[in-house]
Amino acid sequence: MAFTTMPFTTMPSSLTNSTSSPTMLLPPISHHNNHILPPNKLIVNKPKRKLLHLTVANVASPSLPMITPPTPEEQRSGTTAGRHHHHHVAWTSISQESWEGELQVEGHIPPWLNGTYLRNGPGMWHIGDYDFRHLFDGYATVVKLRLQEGRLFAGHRQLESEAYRAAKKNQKICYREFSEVPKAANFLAYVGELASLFSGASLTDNANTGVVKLGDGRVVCLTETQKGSIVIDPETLETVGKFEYSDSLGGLIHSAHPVVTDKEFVTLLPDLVRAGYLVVRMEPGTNERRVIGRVNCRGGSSPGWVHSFPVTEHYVVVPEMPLRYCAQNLLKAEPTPLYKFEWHPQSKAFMHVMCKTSGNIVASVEVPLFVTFHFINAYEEEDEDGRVTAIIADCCEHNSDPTILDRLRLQNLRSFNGEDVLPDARVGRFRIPLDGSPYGELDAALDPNEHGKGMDMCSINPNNLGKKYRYAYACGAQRPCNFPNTLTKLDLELKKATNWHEEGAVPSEPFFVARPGATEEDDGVVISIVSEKNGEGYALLLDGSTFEEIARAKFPYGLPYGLHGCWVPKE
Ligand SMILES: CC(=O)/C=C/C=C(C)/C=C/C1=C(C)CCCC1(C)C
Ligand SMILES: CC(/C=C/C=O)=C\C=C\C=O
Ligand SMILES: [Fe+2]
Repeated sequence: MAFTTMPFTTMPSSLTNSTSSPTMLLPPISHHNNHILPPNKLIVNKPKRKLLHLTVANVASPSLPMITPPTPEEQRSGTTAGRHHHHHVAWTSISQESWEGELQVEGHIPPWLNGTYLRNGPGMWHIGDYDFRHLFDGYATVVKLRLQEGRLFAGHRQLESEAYRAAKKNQKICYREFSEVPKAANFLAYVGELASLFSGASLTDNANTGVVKLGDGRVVCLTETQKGSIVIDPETLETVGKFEYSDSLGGLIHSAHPVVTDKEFVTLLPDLVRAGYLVVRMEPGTNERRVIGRVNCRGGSSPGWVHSFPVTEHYVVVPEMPLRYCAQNLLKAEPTPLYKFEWHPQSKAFMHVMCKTSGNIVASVEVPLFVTFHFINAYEEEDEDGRVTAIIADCCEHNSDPTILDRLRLQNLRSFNGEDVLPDARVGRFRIPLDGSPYGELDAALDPNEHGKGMDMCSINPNNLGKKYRYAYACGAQRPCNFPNTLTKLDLELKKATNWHEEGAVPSEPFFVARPGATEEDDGVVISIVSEKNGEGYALLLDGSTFEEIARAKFPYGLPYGLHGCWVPKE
Protein backbone atom coordinates (compact mmCIF):
# COMPACT_ATOMS: atom_id res chain seq x y z
CA MET A 1 0.00 0.00 0.00
CA ALA A 2 1.43 3.39 -0.92
CA PHE A 3 1.20 5.87 1.94
CA THR A 4 2.04 9.51 1.68
CA THR A 5 4.63 10.29 4.26
CA MET A 6 7.34 12.86 4.01
CA PRO A 7 10.50 11.73 5.74
CA PHE A 8 12.25 14.15 8.02
CA THR A 9 15.97 14.53 7.84
CA THR A 10 17.87 12.47 10.37
CA MET A 11 18.32 13.99 13.77
CA PRO A 12 21.64 14.17 15.50
CA SER A 13 22.11 11.29 17.88
CA SER A 14 23.08 13.45 20.81
CA LEU A 15 20.70 15.64 22.69
CA THR A 16 21.26 19.11 21.34
CA ASN A 17 19.68 21.05 24.17
CA SER A 18 22.68 20.57 26.39
CA THR A 19 21.84 23.66 28.34
CA SER A 20 23.87 25.36 30.96
CA SER A 21 21.40 24.24 33.57
CA PRO A 22 21.46 21.02 35.56
CA THR A 23 19.32 18.31 34.14
CA MET A 24 18.23 14.95 35.45
CA LEU A 25 19.84 12.06 33.70
CA LEU A 26 18.40 8.62 33.59
CA PRO A 27 20.25 5.52 34.62
CA PRO A 28 21.92 3.52 31.89
CA ILE A 29 20.17 0.48 30.57
CA SER A 30 21.42 -2.79 29.26
CA HIS A 31 19.83 -5.42 27.05
CA HIS A 32 20.43 -8.21 29.47
CA ASN A 33 20.12 -6.73 32.86
CA ASN A 34 18.08 -3.63 33.18
CA HIS A 35 19.24 -1.67 36.20
CA ILE A 36 16.35 0.07 37.81
CA LEU A 37 17.82 2.55 40.22
CA PRO A 38 15.89 3.79 43.20
CA PRO A 39 14.97 7.46 42.91
CA ASN A 40 17.64 8.65 45.30
CA LYS A 41 20.14 7.28 42.80
CA LEU A 42 18.79 9.52 40.04
CA ILE A 43 21.76 11.37 38.80
CA VAL A 44 22.16 14.97 37.86
CA ASN A 45 24.71 16.08 35.33
CA LYS A 46 26.99 19.01 35.74
CA PRO A 47 26.18 22.20 33.84
CA LYS A 48 27.68 22.53 30.33
CA ARG A 49 28.20 18.77 30.03
CA LYS A 50 26.77 17.11 27.02
CA LEU A 51 23.86 14.81 27.76
CA LEU A 52 23.98 11.30 26.49
CA HIS A 53 21.29 10.18 24.14
CA LEU A 54 20.50 6.90 25.80
CA THR A 55 18.79 4.40 23.62
CA VAL A 56 19.11 0.68 23.29
CA ALA A 57 21.38 1.37 20.33
CA ASN A 58 23.95 3.13 22.44
CA VAL A 59 23.77 1.35 25.77
CA ALA A 60 27.17 0.00 25.00
CA SER A 61 28.61 3.52 25.44
CA PRO A 62 31.64 2.80 27.54
CA SER A 63 31.40 5.68 29.98
CA LEU A 64 29.01 8.22 31.35
CA PRO A 65 30.10 11.76 32.15
CA MET A 66 31.01 12.45 35.75
CA ILE A 67 27.89 13.39 37.59
CA THR A 68 27.57 15.98 40.31
CA PRO A 69 24.43 17.36 41.92
CA PRO A 70 23.39 20.95 41.20
CA THR A 71 24.76 23.69 43.41
CA PRO A 72 22.35 25.41 45.81
CA GLU A 73 22.60 28.42 43.50
CA GLU A 74 21.46 26.28 40.58
CA GLN A 75 18.74 24.75 42.73
CA ARG A 76 17.36 28.21 43.41
CA SER A 77 17.65 29.44 39.85
CA GLY A 78 14.27 30.33 38.40
CA THR A 79 15.41 29.71 34.85
CA THR A 80 15.66 25.96 35.32
CA ALA A 81 12.14 25.64 36.68
CA GLY A 82 10.99 23.33 33.89
CA ARG A 83 13.76 20.87 34.43
CA HIS A 84 14.26 19.70 37.94
CA HIS A 85 12.36 18.71 40.96
CA HIS A 86 11.32 21.87 42.70
CA HIS A 87 7.84 20.84 41.84
CA HIS A 88 5.88 17.73 40.97
CA VAL A 89 7.53 15.48 38.41
CA ALA A 90 4.23 15.50 36.47
CA TRP A 91 5.03 19.09 35.44
CA THR A 92 8.79 18.65 35.06
CA SER A 93 10.28 18.39 31.57
CA ILE A 94 11.54 15.02 30.47
CA SER A 95 15.31 15.27 30.46
CA GLN A 96 16.27 12.72 27.88
CA GLU A 97 15.35 12.17 24.23
CA SER A 98 14.54 8.52 24.63
CA TRP A 99 14.82 5.48 26.83
CA GLU A 100 13.68 1.91 26.72
CA GLY A 101 13.96 -1.12 28.93
CA GLU A 102 12.08 -3.80 30.80
CA LEU A 103 10.24 -2.87 33.99
CA GLN A 104 9.85 -5.18 36.95
CA VAL A 105 6.21 -6.02 37.46
CA GLU A 106 4.62 -6.22 40.89
CA GLY A 107 1.39 -8.16 40.63
CA HIS A 108 0.07 -9.97 37.64
CA ILE A 109 -0.41 -8.85 34.03
CA PRO A 110 -3.23 -10.90 32.48
CA PRO A 111 -1.82 -13.29 29.86
CA TRP A 112 -4.35 -12.09 27.26
CA LEU A 113 -3.01 -8.53 27.43
CA ASN A 114 -0.60 -8.62 24.49
CA GLY A 115 0.08 -5.39 22.69
CA THR A 116 1.36 -1.87 23.16
CA TYR A 117 -0.23 1.00 25.02
CA LEU A 118 0.98 4.29 23.57
CA ARG A 119 0.49 7.61 25.32
CA ASN A 120 1.21 11.05 23.92
CA GLY A 121 1.50 14.34 25.74
CA PRO A 122 3.48 17.53 26.10
CA GLY A 123 6.53 16.31 28.05
CA MET A 124 9.13 19.01 27.45
CA TRP A 125 8.22 22.51 28.58
CA HIS A 126 11.39 24.46 28.02
CA ILE A 127 13.93 25.20 25.36
CA GLY A 128 17.30 26.55 26.29
CA ASP A 129 16.74 28.74 29.31
CA TYR A 130 13.19 29.59 28.40
CA ASP A 131 10.29 27.98 30.29
CA PHE A 132 6.94 27.62 28.55
CA ARG A 133 3.74 29.03 29.91
CA HIS A 134 1.05 26.41 29.45
CA LEU A 135 0.61 22.66 29.79
CA PHE A 136 -0.37 22.41 26.12
CA ASP A 137 2.81 24.17 24.91
CA GLY A 138 5.17 21.28 25.65
CA TYR A 139 6.94 19.32 22.92
CA ALA A 140 5.44 15.87 22.45
CA THR A 141 6.78 12.93 24.41
CA VAL A 142 5.44 9.52 23.40
CA VAL A 143 5.49 6.77 26.03
CA LYS A 144 5.02 3.07 25.34
CA LEU A 145 4.14 0.09 27.50
CA ARG A 146 4.59 -3.13 25.56
CA LEU A 147 2.85 -5.93 27.40
CA GLN A 148 3.93 -9.37 26.38
CA GLU A 149 3.15 -12.63 28.14
CA GLY A 150 3.14 -11.04 31.55
CA ARG A 151 6.24 -8.91 30.95
CA LEU A 152 6.40 -5.17 30.46
CA PHE A 153 8.82 -3.36 28.15
CA ALA A 154 8.56 0.39 28.41
CA GLY A 155 10.08 3.47 26.89
CA HIS A 156 9.62 7.01 25.74
CA ARG A 157 10.84 9.18 22.86
CA GLN A 158 10.54 12.80 21.89
CA LEU A 159 8.51 13.28 18.72
CA GLU A 160 10.63 14.80 15.95
CA SER A 161 8.21 17.44 14.76
CA GLU A 162 9.54 20.33 12.68
CA ALA A 163 8.75 22.60 15.59
CA TYR A 164 10.80 20.52 18.02
CA ARG A 165 13.72 20.12 15.64
CA ALA A 166 13.78 23.84 14.89
CA ALA A 167 13.64 24.68 18.58
CA LYS A 168 16.52 22.34 19.37
CA LYS A 169 18.62 23.67 16.52
CA ASN A 170 18.07 27.33 17.36
CA GLN A 171 17.57 26.92 21.11
CA LYS A 172 14.46 29.05 20.65
CA ILE A 173 10.80 28.55 19.86
CA CYS A 174 10.42 28.86 16.07
CA TYR A 175 6.69 28.13 15.59
CA ARG A 176 3.51 29.25 17.31
CA GLU A 177 2.62 26.83 20.08
CA PHE A 178 -0.62 26.81 22.07
CA SER A 179 0.29 29.93 24.05
CA GLU A 180 3.82 30.71 22.90
CA VAL A 181 4.77 32.84 19.92
CA PRO A 182 8.27 32.90 18.41
CA LYS A 183 10.12 36.11 17.80
CA ALA A 184 9.76 37.05 14.11
CA ALA A 185 13.50 36.69 13.57
CA ASN A 186 13.54 33.11 14.91
CA PHE A 187 10.70 32.07 12.69
CA LEU A 188 12.16 33.71 9.59
CA ALA A 189 15.62 32.37 10.24
CA TYR A 190 14.23 28.87 10.25
CA VAL A 191 11.40 28.95 7.75
CA GLY A 192 12.71 31.54 5.29
CA GLU A 193 11.63 34.86 3.93
CA LEU A 194 8.58 33.60 2.10
CA ALA A 195 6.62 32.62 5.16
CA SER A 196 5.07 35.29 7.30
CA LEU A 197 4.87 34.97 11.04
CA PHE A 198 1.29 36.07 10.60
CA SER A 199 0.30 33.20 8.35
CA GLY A 200 -0.66 29.56 8.81
CA ALA A 201 2.98 28.65 8.13
CA SER A 202 3.87 29.89 11.61
CA LEU A 203 1.63 27.33 13.33
CA THR A 204 3.23 24.43 15.14
CA ASP A 205 3.22 20.81 14.05
CA ASN A 206 4.02 19.74 17.62
CA ALA A 207 1.63 16.76 17.73
CA ASN A 208 1.41 16.57 21.52
CA THR A 209 -2.22 15.73 22.23
CA GLY A 210 -3.13 12.20 21.22
CA VAL A 211 -2.10 9.16 19.28
CA VAL A 212 -4.38 6.94 17.17
CA LYS A 213 -4.05 3.66 15.30
CA LEU A 214 -5.71 3.87 11.91
CA GLY A 215 -7.56 0.90 10.41
CA ASP A 216 -4.57 0.28 8.10
CA GLY A 217 -2.15 0.00 11.03
CA ARG A 218 -0.48 3.38 10.75
CA VAL A 219 -0.03 5.13 14.08
CA VAL A 220 -0.45 8.90 14.02
CA CYS A 221 0.27 11.53 16.67
CA LEU A 222 -2.15 14.44 16.53
CA THR A 223 -2.84 17.91 17.80
CA GLU A 224 -5.20 20.66 16.71
CA THR A 225 -3.18 21.88 13.76
CA GLN A 226 -3.62 19.73 10.66
CA LYS A 227 0.09 19.95 9.93
CA GLY A 228 0.64 18.40 13.35
CA SER A 229 -0.33 14.91 12.12
CA ILE A 230 2.80 12.80 12.39
CA VAL A 231 3.28 9.07 11.77
CA ILE A 232 5.38 7.14 14.28
CA ASP A 233 6.66 3.60 14.52
CA PRO A 234 4.71 2.08 17.43
CA GLU A 235 7.58 -0.24 18.37
CA THR A 236 10.60 2.07 18.30
CA LEU A 237 8.56 5.28 18.72
CA GLU A 238 10.67 6.79 15.94
CA THR A 239 9.15 9.55 13.88
CA VAL A 240 8.36 8.16 10.42
CA GLY A 241 7.16 11.36 8.76
CA LYS A 242 4.31 13.77 8.27
CA PHE A 243 0.86 12.39 7.59
CA GLU A 244 -0.07 14.45 4.52
CA TYR A 245 -3.77 14.77 3.77
CA SER A 246 -4.03 14.24 0.01
CA ASP A 247 -7.42 15.97 -0.41
CA SER A 248 -7.75 19.68 -1.06
CA LEU A 249 -10.02 20.52 1.86
CA GLY A 250 -7.48 22.97 3.20
CA GLY A 251 -7.92 24.75 6.49
CA LEU A 252 -5.36 24.85 9.23
CA ILE A 253 -7.01 23.23 12.23
CA HIS A 254 -9.11 20.21 13.10
CA SER A 255 -10.45 18.45 16.15
CA ALA A 256 -7.67 17.00 18.32
CA HIS A 257 -9.80 13.88 18.80
CA PRO A 258 -10.96 12.26 15.57
CA VAL A 259 -13.21 9.25 16.08
CA VAL A 260 -11.08 6.37 14.84
CA THR A 261 -12.18 2.78 14.31
CA ASP A 262 -10.86 -0.03 12.11
CA LYS A 263 -13.30 1.15 9.44
CA GLU A 264 -12.91 4.92 9.42
CA PHE A 265 -11.47 8.18 10.73
CA VAL A 266 -14.11 10.87 11.23
CA THR A 267 -13.22 14.40 12.21
CA LEU A 268 -14.40 18.01 12.20
CA LEU A 269 -12.72 20.84 10.33
CA PRO A 270 -13.79 24.19 11.78
CA ASP A 271 -14.35 26.88 9.15
CA LEU A 272 -13.20 30.18 10.58
CA VAL A 273 -14.18 32.20 7.52
CA ARG A 274 -17.80 31.13 7.09
CA ALA A 275 -18.47 30.07 10.68
CA GLY A 276 -19.20 26.36 10.59
CA TYR A 277 -17.73 22.88 10.54
CA LEU A 278 -17.03 20.36 7.80
CA VAL A 279 -17.71 16.81 8.94
CA VAL A 280 -15.23 14.59 7.08
CA ARG A 281 -14.39 10.90 6.82
CA MET A 282 -11.24 9.09 5.75
CA GLU A 283 -11.03 5.40 4.80
CA PRO A 284 -8.20 3.17 6.01
CA GLY A 285 -5.34 2.94 3.51
CA THR A 286 -5.96 6.43 2.14
CA ASN A 287 -4.94 9.94 3.09
CA GLU A 288 -8.01 11.51 1.57
CA ARG A 289 -10.76 12.98 3.69
CA ARG A 290 -14.18 13.20 2.05
CA VAL A 291 -16.88 15.58 3.16
CA ILE A 292 -19.94 14.02 4.80
CA GLY A 293 -21.65 17.37 5.30
CA ARG A 294 -21.43 20.86 6.67
CA VAL A 295 -22.86 22.51 9.76
CA ASN A 296 -23.33 26.27 9.81
CA CYS A 297 -22.93 27.90 13.19
CA ARG A 298 -26.06 29.39 14.68
CA GLY A 299 -24.50 31.70 17.22
CA GLY A 300 -21.60 34.04 16.68
CA SER A 301 -19.36 34.69 13.73
CA SER A 302 -16.80 32.07 14.67
CA PRO A 303 -17.16 28.35 15.36
CA GLY A 304 -17.01 27.00 18.90
CA TRP A 305 -13.85 25.11 19.92
CA VAL A 306 -14.12 21.44 19.01
CA HIS A 307 -11.32 19.70 20.90
CA SER A 308 -13.51 16.59 20.61
CA PHE A 309 -17.00 15.54 19.51
CA PRO A 310 -19.12 12.41 19.92
CA VAL A 311 -20.72 10.01 17.45
CA THR A 312 -23.56 7.51 17.69
CA GLU A 313 -24.08 4.50 15.42
CA HIS A 314 -25.80 6.61 12.75
CA TYR A 315 -25.02 10.22 13.61
CA VAL A 316 -22.18 12.66 14.14
CA VAL A 317 -22.87 15.18 16.90
CA VAL A 318 -21.36 18.62 16.29
CA PRO A 319 -21.11 20.74 19.45
CA GLU A 320 -21.18 24.52 19.17
CA MET A 321 -19.69 25.82 22.43
CA PRO A 322 -19.78 29.52 23.27
CA LEU A 323 -16.01 29.20 23.80
CA ARG A 324 -15.20 30.15 20.21
CA TYR A 325 -12.05 30.29 18.09
CA CYS A 326 -10.85 33.84 17.55
CA ALA A 327 -9.05 34.39 14.24
CA GLN A 328 -7.33 37.55 15.56
CA ASN A 329 -6.05 35.75 18.64
CA LEU A 330 -4.64 32.98 16.44
CA LEU A 331 -2.10 35.39 15.05
CA LYS A 332 -1.60 37.72 18.00
CA ALA A 333 1.86 38.05 19.46
CA GLU A 334 0.82 38.17 23.11
CA PRO A 335 -1.39 35.62 24.84
CA THR A 336 -4.94 36.67 25.60
CA PRO A 337 -6.90 35.49 28.68
CA LEU A 338 -8.38 32.57 26.78
CA TYR A 339 -5.48 32.12 24.36
CA LYS A 340 -6.80 31.47 20.84
CA PHE A 341 -10.39 31.49 22.06
CA GLU A 342 -13.05 33.88 23.35
CA TRP A 343 -16.03 33.31 25.62
CA HIS A 344 -19.27 34.58 24.07
CA PRO A 345 -22.12 33.57 26.40
CA GLN A 346 -24.54 35.79 24.50
CA SER A 347 -23.86 33.76 21.35
CA LYS A 348 -25.46 30.75 23.10
CA ALA A 349 -24.65 27.07 22.80
CA PHE A 350 -26.00 24.53 20.33
CA MET A 351 -25.80 20.87 19.48
CA HIS A 352 -26.21 19.74 15.87
CA VAL A 353 -26.82 16.16 14.77
CA MET A 354 -25.78 15.00 11.30
CA CYS A 355 -26.70 11.74 9.62
CA LYS A 356 -23.44 9.90 8.87
CA THR A 357 -24.57 8.55 5.52
CA SER A 358 -26.56 11.44 4.00
CA GLY A 359 -24.89 14.42 5.66
CA ASN A 360 -28.36 15.76 6.49
CA ILE A 361 -28.82 17.64 9.72
CA VAL A 362 -31.57 15.90 11.67
CA ALA A 363 -31.51 18.11 14.77
CA SER A 364 -30.06 21.45 15.77
CA VAL A 365 -31.01 22.57 19.26
CA GLU A 366 -30.06 25.27 21.69
CA VAL A 367 -28.61 23.89 24.92
CA PRO A 368 -27.49 25.43 28.22
CA LEU A 369 -24.03 27.04 28.10
CA PHE A 370 -21.24 24.51 28.56
CA VAL A 371 -17.46 24.11 28.53
CA THR A 372 -15.87 20.79 27.69
CA PHE A 373 -12.63 19.43 26.29
CA HIS A 374 -13.77 15.83 26.10
CA PHE A 375 -16.91 14.06 25.04
CA ILE A 376 -17.14 10.62 26.62
CA ASN A 377 -19.64 8.84 24.37
CA ALA A 378 -23.08 9.24 22.78
CA TYR A 379 -25.93 6.95 21.81
CA GLU A 380 -29.39 6.88 20.32
CA GLU A 381 -32.28 6.79 22.79
CA GLU A 382 -35.13 4.58 21.55
CA ASP A 383 -38.78 4.25 22.54
CA GLU A 384 -40.54 0.90 23.06
CA ASP A 385 -41.07 0.54 19.32
CA GLY A 386 -37.38 1.00 18.57
CA ARG A 387 -37.83 4.49 17.15
CA VAL A 388 -34.95 6.88 17.85
CA THR A 389 -36.32 9.70 19.97
CA ALA A 390 -33.19 11.53 21.07
CA ILE A 391 -29.42 11.54 21.16
CA ILE A 392 -27.74 11.23 24.54
CA ALA A 393 -24.23 12.72 24.61
CA ASP A 394 -21.95 12.72 27.66
CA CYS A 395 -18.93 14.90 28.33
CA CYS A 396 -16.57 16.07 31.07
CA GLU A 397 -18.20 19.44 31.71
CA HIS A 398 -16.47 22.29 33.54
CA ASN A 399 -19.62 23.92 34.88
CA SER A 400 -19.57 26.28 31.90
CA ASP A 401 -16.51 28.05 33.28
CA PRO A 402 -13.97 28.76 30.51
CA THR A 403 -11.25 29.74 33.00
CA ILE A 404 -10.38 26.04 33.29
CA LEU A 405 -8.22 26.65 30.22
CA ASP A 406 -6.07 29.19 32.04
CA ARG A 407 -5.89 26.98 35.16
CA LEU A 408 -3.75 24.65 33.09
CA ARG A 409 -0.90 27.17 33.08
CA LEU A 410 2.24 25.43 34.32
CA GLN A 411 2.71 28.00 37.05
CA ASN A 412 -0.67 26.98 38.54
CA LEU A 413 0.02 23.30 38.21
CA ARG A 414 3.44 23.70 39.83
CA SER A 415 2.38 25.85 42.74
CA PHE A 416 0.05 23.55 44.64
CA ASN A 417 0.25 24.49 48.31
CA GLY A 418 -2.40 22.25 49.78
CA GLU A 419 -5.21 24.64 49.00
CA ASP A 420 -8.17 23.34 47.04
CA VAL A 421 -8.28 25.28 43.79
CA LEU A 422 -9.55 22.83 41.18
CA PRO A 423 -12.78 24.26 39.77
CA ASP A 424 -15.83 22.02 39.93
CA ALA A 425 -16.65 19.76 37.02
CA ARG A 426 -19.19 17.04 36.34
CA VAL A 427 -20.29 14.44 33.83
CA GLY A 428 -22.54 16.55 31.64
CA ARG A 429 -25.28 14.59 29.88
CA PHE A 430 -27.00 16.21 26.91
CA ARG A 431 -30.36 15.04 25.68
CA ILE A 432 -30.95 16.21 22.12
CA PRO A 433 -34.54 15.52 21.06
CA LEU A 434 -35.11 14.44 17.46
CA ASP A 435 -38.76 15.53 17.31
CA GLY A 436 -38.00 19.02 16.07
CA SER A 437 -38.16 20.75 19.48
CA PRO A 438 -35.80 23.71 19.62
CA TYR A 439 -34.13 23.00 22.97
CA GLY A 440 -31.93 20.27 24.36
CA GLU A 441 -31.16 19.51 28.00
CA LEU A 442 -27.91 19.34 29.95
CA ASP A 443 -27.70 17.80 33.42
CA ALA A 444 -25.18 16.01 35.60
CA ALA A 445 -25.29 12.29 34.78
CA LEU A 446 -24.48 11.51 38.43
CA ASP A 447 -23.92 13.46 41.63
CA PRO A 448 -20.49 15.13 41.13
CA ASN A 449 -19.63 14.35 44.76
CA GLU A 450 -19.32 10.73 43.64
CA HIS A 451 -16.09 11.60 41.80
CA GLY A 452 -15.15 14.62 43.88
CA LYS A 453 -16.55 17.35 41.61
CA GLY A 454 -13.56 17.13 39.30
CA MET A 455 -13.78 15.30 36.02
CA ASP A 456 -11.73 14.93 32.86
CA MET A 457 -9.63 12.58 30.72
CA CYS A 458 -12.12 9.85 29.96
CA SER A 459 -12.27 6.52 28.17
CA ILE A 460 -14.83 3.80 27.52
CA ASN A 461 -14.87 0.25 26.23
CA PRO A 462 -14.33 0.96 22.51
CA ASN A 463 -16.83 -1.80 21.64
CA ASN A 464 -19.51 0.51 23.05
CA LEU A 465 -18.56 3.51 20.93
CA GLY A 466 -21.76 5.21 19.82
CA LYS A 467 -23.95 2.69 21.66
CA LYS A 468 -25.83 2.66 24.92
CA TYR A 469 -23.20 2.11 27.57
CA ARG A 470 -22.92 1.89 31.29
CA TYR A 471 -19.29 2.46 32.31
CA ALA A 472 -16.76 5.20 31.75
CA TYR A 473 -13.30 5.69 33.26
CA ALA A 474 -11.93 9.15 33.99
CA CYS A 475 -9.91 11.25 36.42
CA GLY A 476 -11.75 12.75 39.36
CA ALA A 477 -10.73 14.90 42.31
CA GLN A 478 -9.85 13.93 45.86
CA ARG A 479 -9.68 17.40 47.33
CA PRO A 480 -7.75 19.50 48.16
CA CYS A 481 -6.09 19.53 44.76
CA ASN A 482 -5.27 21.77 41.83
CA PHE A 483 -5.63 19.05 39.19
CA PRO A 484 -7.67 15.85 38.85
CA ASN A 485 -5.84 13.28 40.99
CA THR A 486 -7.95 10.12 41.12
CA LEU A 487 -8.82 7.36 38.72
CA THR A 488 -12.52 6.84 38.76
CA LYS A 489 -14.85 4.23 37.34
CA LEU A 490 -18.25 5.70 36.61
CA ASP A 491 -21.32 3.52 36.66
CA LEU A 492 -23.77 5.69 34.75
CA GLU A 493 -26.64 3.28 35.37
CA LEU A 494 -26.34 3.05 39.16
CA LYS A 495 -24.98 6.63 39.23
CA LYS A 496 -22.05 5.58 41.40
CA ALA A 497 -18.30 6.01 41.14
CA THR A 498 -15.41 3.91 42.41
CA ASN A 499 -12.27 5.91 43.06
CA TRP A 500 -8.58 5.00 43.13
CA HIS A 501 -6.33 7.51 44.85
CA GLU A 502 -2.78 7.72 46.18
CA GLU A 503 -1.70 10.79 48.08
CA GLY A 504 0.23 13.23 45.91
CA ALA A 505 -0.07 11.06 42.78
CA VAL A 506 -1.00 12.50 39.39
CA PRO A 507 -2.42 9.67 37.26
CA SER A 508 -2.94 10.08 33.53
CA GLU A 509 -6.11 9.21 31.64
CA PRO A 510 -7.36 5.73 32.59
CA PHE A 511 -7.39 3.82 29.31
CA PHE A 512 -9.68 0.79 29.00
CA VAL A 513 -8.60 -2.30 27.06
CA ALA A 514 -11.29 -4.95 26.63
CA ARG A 515 -10.47 -8.61 27.15
CA PRO A 516 -10.81 -10.39 23.80
CA GLY A 517 -14.00 -12.45 23.85
CA ALA A 518 -15.48 -10.56 26.81
CA THR A 519 -19.24 -10.26 27.07
CA GLU A 520 -19.40 -7.83 30.01
CA GLU A 521 -18.76 -4.16 29.22
CA ASP A 522 -16.24 -3.74 32.04
CA ASP A 523 -14.37 -7.01 31.47
CA GLY A 524 -10.87 -5.75 30.74
CA VAL A 525 -8.09 -3.70 32.25
CA VAL A 526 -7.53 -0.02 32.81
CA ILE A 527 -4.04 1.34 32.12
CA SER A 528 -2.69 4.56 33.56
CA ILE A 529 0.75 6.05 34.16
CA VAL A 530 1.22 7.69 37.51
CA SER A 531 3.62 10.52 38.37
CA GLU A 532 4.35 10.51 42.10
CA LYS A 533 5.05 13.36 44.42
CA ASN A 534 8.45 11.89 45.39
CA GLY A 535 9.58 12.25 41.77
CA GLU A 536 9.03 8.63 40.84
CA GLY A 537 6.50 7.10 38.50
CA TYR A 538 4.92 3.82 37.55
CA ALA A 539 2.64 2.13 35.10
CA LEU A 540 -0.57 0.96 36.76
CA LEU A 541 -3.06 -1.71 35.76
CA LEU A 542 -6.48 -1.84 37.39
CA ASP A 543 -9.13 -4.49 36.87
CA GLY A 544 -11.87 -2.89 34.74
CA SER A 545 -14.58 -4.60 36.73
CA THR A 546 -13.48 -4.45 40.40
CA PHE A 547 -11.28 -1.39 39.81
CA GLU A 548 -8.65 -3.00 42.02
CA GLU A 549 -4.97 -2.86 41.30
CA ILE A 550 -3.70 -5.92 39.46
CA ALA A 551 -0.17 -4.80 38.63
CA ARG A 552 2.22 -1.91 38.80
CA ALA A 553 5.69 -1.41 37.38
CA LYS A 554 8.03 1.34 38.39
CA PHE A 555 9.83 3.37 35.77
CA PRO A 556 13.49 4.14 36.52
CA TYR A 557 12.51 7.81 36.37
CA GLY A 558 9.42 9.85 37.07
CA LEU A 559 7.51 10.66 33.91
CA PRO A 560 5.88 13.97 33.13
CA TYR A 561 2.10 14.06 32.83
CA GLY A 562 0.69 12.80 29.54
CA LEU A 563 -2.65 13.19 27.83
CA HIS A 564 -4.20 10.58 25.54
CA GLY A 565 -3.35 7.06 24.50
CA CYS A 566 -4.26 4.20 22.21
CA TRP A 567 -3.88 0.45 22.15
CA VAL A 568 -2.02 -1.40 19.41
CA PRO A 569 -2.84 -5.09 19.80
CA LYS A 570 -0.19 -7.63 18.91
CA GLU A 571 -1.04 -9.12 15.51
C1 LIG B 1 -2.85 19.33 24.34
C2 LIG B 1 -4.25 19.75 24.17
O1 LIG B 1 -5.11 19.19 24.76
C3 LIG B 1 -4.59 20.82 23.30
C4 LIG B 1 -3.74 21.36 22.53
C5 LIG B 1 -4.15 22.40 21.70
C6 LIG B 1 -3.35 22.99 20.86
C7 LIG B 1 -1.95 22.56 20.75
C8 LIG B 1 -3.85 24.04 20.08
C9 LIG B 1 -3.14 24.69 19.19
C10 LIG B 1 -3.52 25.78 18.37
C11 LIG B 1 -2.47 26.41 17.77
C12 LIG B 1 -1.05 26.04 17.99
C13 LIG B 1 -2.68 27.52 16.86
C14 LIG B 1 -4.01 27.51 16.25
C15 LIG B 1 -5.03 27.44 17.29
C16 LIG B 1 -4.95 26.21 18.14
C17 LIG B 1 -5.73 25.15 17.43
C18 LIG B 1 -5.61 26.57 19.42
C1 LIG C 1 -5.76 17.99 31.04
C2 LIG C 1 -7.03 18.51 30.50
C3 LIG C 1 -7.27 18.57 29.12
C4 LIG C 1 -6.49 18.02 28.20
C5 LIG C 1 -6.79 18.11 26.83
O1 LIG C 1 -6.54 17.21 26.05
C6 LIG C 1 -8.01 18.93 31.27
C7 LIG C 1 -7.98 18.94 32.65
C8 LIG C 1 -8.95 19.52 33.30
C9 LIG C 1 -8.92 19.67 34.67
O2 LIG C 1 -9.89 19.66 35.38
FE1 LIG D 1 -7.88 15.94 24.68
